[in-house]
Amino acid sequence: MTKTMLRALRGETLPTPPIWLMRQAGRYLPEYRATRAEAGDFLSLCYNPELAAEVTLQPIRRYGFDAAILFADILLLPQALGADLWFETGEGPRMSTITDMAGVEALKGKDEIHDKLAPVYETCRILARELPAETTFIGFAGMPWTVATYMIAGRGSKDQAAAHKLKDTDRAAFVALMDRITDATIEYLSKQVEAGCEVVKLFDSWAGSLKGQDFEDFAVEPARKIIAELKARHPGLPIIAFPREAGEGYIGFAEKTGADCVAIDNSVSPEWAAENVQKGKTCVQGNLDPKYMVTGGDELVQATKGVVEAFKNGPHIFNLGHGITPEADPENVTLLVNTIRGK
Ligand SMILES: Cc1c2[nH]c(c1CCC(=O)O)Cc1[nH]c(c(CCC(=O)O)c1C)Cc1[nH]c(c(CCC(=O)O)c1C)Cc1[nH]c(c(C)c1CCC(=O)O)C2
Repeated sequence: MTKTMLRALRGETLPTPPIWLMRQAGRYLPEYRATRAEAGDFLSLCYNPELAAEVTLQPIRRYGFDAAILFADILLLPQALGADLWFETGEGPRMSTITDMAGVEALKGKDEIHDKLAPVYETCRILARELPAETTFIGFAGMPWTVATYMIAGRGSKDQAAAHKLKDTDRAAFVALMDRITDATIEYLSKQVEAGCEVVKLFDSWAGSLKGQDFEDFAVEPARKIIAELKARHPGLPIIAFPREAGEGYIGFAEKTGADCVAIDNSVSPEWAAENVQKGKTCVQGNLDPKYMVTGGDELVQATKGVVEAFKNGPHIFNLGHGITPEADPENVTLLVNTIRGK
């Protein structure tokens, strides 16, 4: 029996959609908090293959999700390229900043990243062995624009102003940085696949701030390049792209990039996405608002049924529109899974 998640990715419309959630291994789970404490901190957890595999497995044991996502972070790749990375408690990631061509040229080459990332590949190998036979194993990376926004600003920001400024004032340095990240991402994901990942997901969390031609050049084109090269190296590899908050940019994104599935955020309605993106044939993933994982109750049940109903006439993987938050109640995730599976 082929895994349900892989069937949806190949374009099958299933009576019950496969389910997994972004950030399904995370702070809302007491067992995650315990393992993170054992590791010491978040980055130590990412680089500890046994414990990273353990937290990947925790939500699978608890909820029986159809897919597991490698426990790591999109910022490990820039760290392997030479950036300093740390996490400020209660605030988020901090990095050294890249402001000009000299900064780009000081980065390591795409073939020099693997020593630092070796523990991540080891996590993949452990999971490929230990995951249940019916669970699909997803690897991932950040997309170049999103990764570049952190490398340029040294932190997350609402409007990605620093990255837009470099793009608009020092085009050569910006493009060189995008190219470096693109090339390294291909090598990184390729190694994840060699180590046992069956699907890869490309996170472009800040794609929504790229408008017009910028969206084509810096969201669509890098996705197309990464997907083409990965598929050339690993024929048949299913790929999920997540150009978050792309809005109208979701239309035709799968066709333009070669992605097998487009993940949809919750700023668009499932009905709109079904009509304009899924169109009865393109696999889509999403898009319940993560707030329901905090609030629960009948509203959660009704909204979940609404998402399943909207996407029922084409290939669909159930997910949230963005990551589950630390405030989510684990019981609400049980309610979500039971609602979808009709229990
Ligand atoms: C932008 C981005 C990052 N990381 C990621 C993105 C893209 C997706 C998105 O838009 O959320 C992707 C990511 N981060 C993490 C995963 C693991 C797999 C999963 O469960 O989805 C994945 C796929 C673990 C994590 N990455 C992070 C945590 C929380 C760290 C902790 O345990 O304290 C986890 C579980 C930390 C992180 N990492 C990042 C930020 C901004 C933060 C801080 C915000 C926060 O604290 O939630 C960068």
